[in-house]
Amino acid sequence: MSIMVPSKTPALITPGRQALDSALHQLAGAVEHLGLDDETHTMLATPRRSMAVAVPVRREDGRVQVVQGYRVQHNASRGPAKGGLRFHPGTDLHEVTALAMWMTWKCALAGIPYGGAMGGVAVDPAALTARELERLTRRYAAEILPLAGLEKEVPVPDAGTDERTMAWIRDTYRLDSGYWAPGASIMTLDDATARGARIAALSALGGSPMGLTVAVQGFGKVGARVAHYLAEAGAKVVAVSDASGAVYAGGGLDLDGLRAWSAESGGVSGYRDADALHRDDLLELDVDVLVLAALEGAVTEANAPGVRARLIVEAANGPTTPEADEILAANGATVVPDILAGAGGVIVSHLEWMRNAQAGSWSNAEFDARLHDRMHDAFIEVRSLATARGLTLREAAHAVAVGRVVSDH
Ligand SMILES: NC(=O)c1ccc[n+]([C@@H]2O[C@H](COP(=O)([O-])OP(=O)(O)OC[C@H]3O[C@@H](n4cnc5c(N)ncnc54)[C@H](O)[C@@H]3O)[C@@H](O)[C@H]2O)c1
Repeated sequence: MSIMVPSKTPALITPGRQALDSALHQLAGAVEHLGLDDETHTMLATPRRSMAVAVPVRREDGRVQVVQGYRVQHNASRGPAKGGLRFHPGTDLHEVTALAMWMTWKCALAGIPYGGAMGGVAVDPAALTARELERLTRRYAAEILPLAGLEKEVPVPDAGTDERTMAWIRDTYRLDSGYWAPGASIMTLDDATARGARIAALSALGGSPMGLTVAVQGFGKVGARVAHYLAEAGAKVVAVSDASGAVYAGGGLDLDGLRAWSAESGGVSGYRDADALHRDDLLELDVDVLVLAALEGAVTEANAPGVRARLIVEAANGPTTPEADEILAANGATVVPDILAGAGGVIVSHLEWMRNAQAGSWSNAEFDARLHDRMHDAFIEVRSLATARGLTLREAAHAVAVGRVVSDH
């Protein structure tokens, strides 16, 4: 019996597939630059381990809903695989693989002895009660235990998850192993990521952002803090957006008021002391600096020609597609890429590991100084290579990171 296959099946390109295509495109550029062979290219393009799990969650009304969960370890040649956990309805295995790959490069670029991993659950956390979310998180943690566990890897927060999610995960691992590990951090990793993004922005500007105008896409855990730190350094944050909409105030936004409004109402939309803006129009505002702190695929070939900021700082992972990259470079804009600008979280988590291993006690100021040195050194290394070889900062960052992973393999 023959099976009929429709001759023209429309290809389904999910945002996750687009993210993975971007990650593979960037890898291919680095492979070419470094002159690596096909076997090495295949090894770097293929995650070491991938896991897809079905996660049943009992809803408050007694129904059982099954959602998909994933955990991917992309590479562990430089050390234990490290990575975040995302709860988002659009998450799929492609997206999680791309994020795990970017994490490998991020750790290598920052000179940290970790590999890259990532987890995801295809769910909208805002649509679940706290008890449903806890049941879901614990069940996901139990399902991925063969790849995870306290002594192997504990995920860190990403979009849609927070410290509470991580506490449920640690507790589930602890129940499994009978082993207790401290979870408390000197600063939250999203705060560390935001501090790192500020250092990257200031390094790219060559000094203070005093008086420069800034727009921030994604007023979430990372974006709200980047906005705060850039304002603290003297910049004027004139616009921010989230999934609900965008707001603009030419004289600078009252970020404390906006955070309070957003916490109360669930988004920035409707904030009274600013003008409303369409969410996507924020990307094309006439500002000096554009911070991308939402999700992948924000700047594409469709909107890149309209981006007017001269400096784009990627606190998010994969927010710019390769086609958009080319347009931005041709227009003379500088992009500080995700694997550099978003490395603050993994750097601080490594610093904490060092501090704990030495049983030492470092002050917040010491953490900040070390974070600054590592971010700034990575920036200088990337910019020197970019200048010497005529590369964009992203191409140079990938060349440094991929070269490091290959030499440690
Ligand atoms: N949390 C961390 O420690 C960390 C570390 C490194 C990188 N990142 C990356 O930073 C990004 C944000 O992570 P987060 O932890 O702040 O997530 P989050 O869920 O706290 O915030 C994401 C924000 O983006 C907004 N958003 C979604 N779609 C949007 C759109 N189309 N336009 C405008 N805003 C939109 C959401 O409403 C939300 O405010 C992600 O790419 C993540 O991978 C996070």
